[in-house]
Amino acid sequence: MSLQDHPAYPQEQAHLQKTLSLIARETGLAREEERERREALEDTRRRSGEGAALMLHELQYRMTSQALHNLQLAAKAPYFTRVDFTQSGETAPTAYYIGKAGVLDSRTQTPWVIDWRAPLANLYYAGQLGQVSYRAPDGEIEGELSLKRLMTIQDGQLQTIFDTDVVAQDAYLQNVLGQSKDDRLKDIVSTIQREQNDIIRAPLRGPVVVQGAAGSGKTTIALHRIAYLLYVHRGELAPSQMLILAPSPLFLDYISAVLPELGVDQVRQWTFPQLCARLLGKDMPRLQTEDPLFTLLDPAAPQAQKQDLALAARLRGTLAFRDAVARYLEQVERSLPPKEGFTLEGQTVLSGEEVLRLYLQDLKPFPLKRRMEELKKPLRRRVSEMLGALIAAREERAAAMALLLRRTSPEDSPQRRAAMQRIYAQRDQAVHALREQIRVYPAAAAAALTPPRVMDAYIAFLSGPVPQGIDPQAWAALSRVALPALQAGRAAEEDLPALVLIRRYLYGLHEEMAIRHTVVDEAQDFSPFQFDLLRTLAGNSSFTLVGDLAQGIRAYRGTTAWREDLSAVFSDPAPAFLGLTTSYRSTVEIMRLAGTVCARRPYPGMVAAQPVLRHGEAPALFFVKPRALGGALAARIQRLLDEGYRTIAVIARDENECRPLHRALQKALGQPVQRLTPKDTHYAGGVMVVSAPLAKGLEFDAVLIPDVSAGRYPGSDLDARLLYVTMTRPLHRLYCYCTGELSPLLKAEDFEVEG
Ligand SMILES: Nc1ncnc2c1ncn2[C@@H]1O[C@H](COP(=O)(O)OP(=O)(O)OP(=O)(O)O)[C@@H](O)[C@H]1O
Repeated sequence: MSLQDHPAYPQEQAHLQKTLSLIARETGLAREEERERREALEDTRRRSGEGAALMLHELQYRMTSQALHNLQLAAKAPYFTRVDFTQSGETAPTAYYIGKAGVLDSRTQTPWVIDWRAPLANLYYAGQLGQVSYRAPDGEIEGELSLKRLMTIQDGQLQTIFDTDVVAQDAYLQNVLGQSKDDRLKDIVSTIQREQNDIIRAPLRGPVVVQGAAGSGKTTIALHRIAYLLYVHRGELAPSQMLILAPSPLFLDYISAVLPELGVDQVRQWTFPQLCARLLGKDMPRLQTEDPLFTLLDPAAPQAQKQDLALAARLRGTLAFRDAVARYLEQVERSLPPKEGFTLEGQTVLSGEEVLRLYLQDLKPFPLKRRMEELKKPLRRRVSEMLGALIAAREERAAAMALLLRRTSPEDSPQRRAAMQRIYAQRDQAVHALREQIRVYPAAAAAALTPPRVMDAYIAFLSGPVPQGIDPQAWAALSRVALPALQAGRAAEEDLPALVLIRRYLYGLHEEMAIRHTVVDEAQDFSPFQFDLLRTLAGNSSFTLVGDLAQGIRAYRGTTAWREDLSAVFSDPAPAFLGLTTSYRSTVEIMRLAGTVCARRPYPGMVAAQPVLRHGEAPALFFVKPRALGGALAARIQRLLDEGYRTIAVIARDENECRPLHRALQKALGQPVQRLTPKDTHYAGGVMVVSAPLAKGLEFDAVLIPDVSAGRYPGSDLDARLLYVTMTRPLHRLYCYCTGELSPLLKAEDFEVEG
């Protein structure tokens, strides 16, 4: 049915016009208010500079400019749905329009458009037509939902009207999913599904852990949850108190449009090393460029080296390792204060007992460097108390010498006067030297308490004996893997949690941050030690952790079982473990093949992903000669471009495979092709060559896997995880090429074989 043929078209068109005029009027008012707030803020800045008044004006200004921004967004697409709801006890339905941002009619103080995060919007997300209820601040509201009308509005123009029941809603979702992909992840407010809605609206307190299939919307949901939490706890939570951790700068760029689309700015978004760089300041080491994963992926790397790498990586992520580092730090702490205390000229300034009490008890909450600074205070006080007596002693000594001189040379003479002058000059010098000694004494004495440098402490720890509770074999592997690199000034990402812990204990963190909620994407790559560190830094357990064990290509260092690994870190409150099994990204045909690969190397407790019903071309397999690979890929890419697909990725197994492939492809295609590397910070879509570890989290219209031979994917767990990640990246098309014998993870009958 065309838009104009919909019986409600005139009514909805009129409502839209009314809404747009209202938004225009509210925008004018908001602009005026923003100007006033800005002037007030500038005025406060000029006059007082800082303090509570400034903070208040900053907050007010931020809120008004946010409101203005939301109205500007609303002017393009004020709402996406209308629901008609008759509350129990009422006779006629009320129509509610729901949009990405709420719009208030300021003259009547009534909501004109309901924000998608408001309780009432649950009617749309959770409710079928018929008897429904939603939870409002003052209790459960029941009633009848008689209409759910989806509307697409672009640049203020009504494009489609769609009255939905369950079937129609599925059709609408499929239509959205079937569209071609550009270079950014998008918001999904109009199609959030019930199981996703439950996660978005989970309470702020306590960790929420989501095991979600590839393409089930984990990243998207986590971002919507941030927007939801900021809305529900507005006035209490600021965007800058939210932290998102994601696997790479490229990925952060890829997701960067979602929050601003939802009207949210200024959320901290970093990779784990970027976070650590802020915490460690100048103690942030240079990171090894060689990712251990690449060695683990390299079929030519010696088995013993791989085993060492995996053992060393896993050990550094355990809570036992954290405990060993903590015990070592306590040992450093105990070794620093001098047992004999501090003395000056044979007199006690602070006794050994006093030093221990101050250092190990009273000052315990502070990092060691701060304790050293604090200890200077009693030292300064004591020595200045001692100063008078010490000066008096020097004066007495001078007086005694003068007396002796007078007695021994009773006659005044030039010699005696000179000798007397020397005595008093020496006295003055001694007093002066004493004053100087007293001045520098506290710093000089406390210097004995200087903590070791962060990296030195870590190296000393790793060079020590096997700590209690640590597997000696893993400890030996760690010495072999990490020590030479650290001594050469290079650390691995796996060393960072320990370094942060050490810096915190010895010096305090370079940057303290108040984090009220932390989101970790690709959480399966994080180790228990990393989670524990994040919890300790935030000082709370408000976390959203989303990940997929089937994509655990860093299982050698990360999480392998959500419940076991996370229950040891978060206990009060215990984590809520939730699941997302429906996959929205890829077609049924692609997900079926990816699922087959995954099942050939299942992980414990594996749950198969369920694709949303969207069909497409079956994935294809081509056997080609290595020499012909570049040409075959280029021809396929050209066809895909001609078909109108915009993001096409050739996903290789690792960086080593990417290099020659990229050259061959450019040559065959006769035009430049992007090569994404771990250093890239900008994601631009288009045609690209990328490694599977880097492509994790991203999605493309079409994916070409350059070589699914047994040589590339011999069939280990890691191979299966990697191939699964690769196969679950495309929305529409998947093409596999094989230059030799097929990987045992695949069988020819999984495909409709061509060529
Ligand atoms: N409810 C939904 N409505 C429309 N699109 C959706 C919905 N949920 C997810 N999607 C789409 O599915 C795709 C996958 O989402 P996303 O990248 O967030 O999934 P993921 O679980 O993080 O994936 P992966 O783990 O494979 O990286 C995106 O294109 C997203 O827009």
